[in-house]
Amino acid sequence: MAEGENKLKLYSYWRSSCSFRIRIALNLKGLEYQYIPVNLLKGEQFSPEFQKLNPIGYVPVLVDGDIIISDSFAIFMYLEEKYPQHPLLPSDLAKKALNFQAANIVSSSIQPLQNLAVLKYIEEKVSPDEKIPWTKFHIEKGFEALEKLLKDHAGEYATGDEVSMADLFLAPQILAGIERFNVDMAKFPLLSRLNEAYSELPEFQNAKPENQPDAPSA
Ligand SMILES: N[C@@H](CCC(=O)N[C@@H](CS)C(=O)NCC(=O)O)C(=O)O
Repeated sequence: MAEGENKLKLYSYWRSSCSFRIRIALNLKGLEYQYIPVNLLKGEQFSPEFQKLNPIGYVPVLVDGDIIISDSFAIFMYLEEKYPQHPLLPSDLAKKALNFQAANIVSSSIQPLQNLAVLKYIEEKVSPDEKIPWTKFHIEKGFEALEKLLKDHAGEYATGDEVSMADLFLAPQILAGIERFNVDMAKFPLLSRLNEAYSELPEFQNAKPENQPDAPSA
């Protein structure tokens, strides 16, 4: 096998919060991977080659040998089982369920409402001025729920003193809220504190949008 052929491949876009989750997981687990950029603004997600990997045309996609997985939740679960080093799910069942719940608030109840396709639809069919208020409303609704959900469980990180799944989903969403959608984080003290904790971790920092090879300033 030629060098690099057995490396994991991650199809990603620098600004994609869903890809960011998986970049953090790969970094924490110490897994090297080949970064394959998919330019969402140029519509590369709609190319027949990419749609063969993920028929719905979203990043991230992970390729591990013959195995192709898309959807960050599924990729996360796959990585956790196949590469158990640095576990990212607590063994305690209630805490594990809390991680699933927090991750799903981000991945099912916030991010889909700010996805590129949705924003484009609002811009074209409703009004360009509605894009930010729409997104902000849904992010803040989700953040309010997350503050309530996590307040009695958080330690240094979202569900205790270890970094776990919930943190991998929260970090990119908080950053997007701050940097792209003008969310006023003063209303979310717990999430603000977590965001500071994430800024201390190199595995999170290296996974940030601006540190990706396809970032405009890279
Ligand atoms: N549930 C999927 C959602 C994936 C998703 O929405 N990806 C976005 C980037 S974060 C995307 O590829 N958008 C392209 C588009 O809207 O055309 C996941 O968690 O991976």
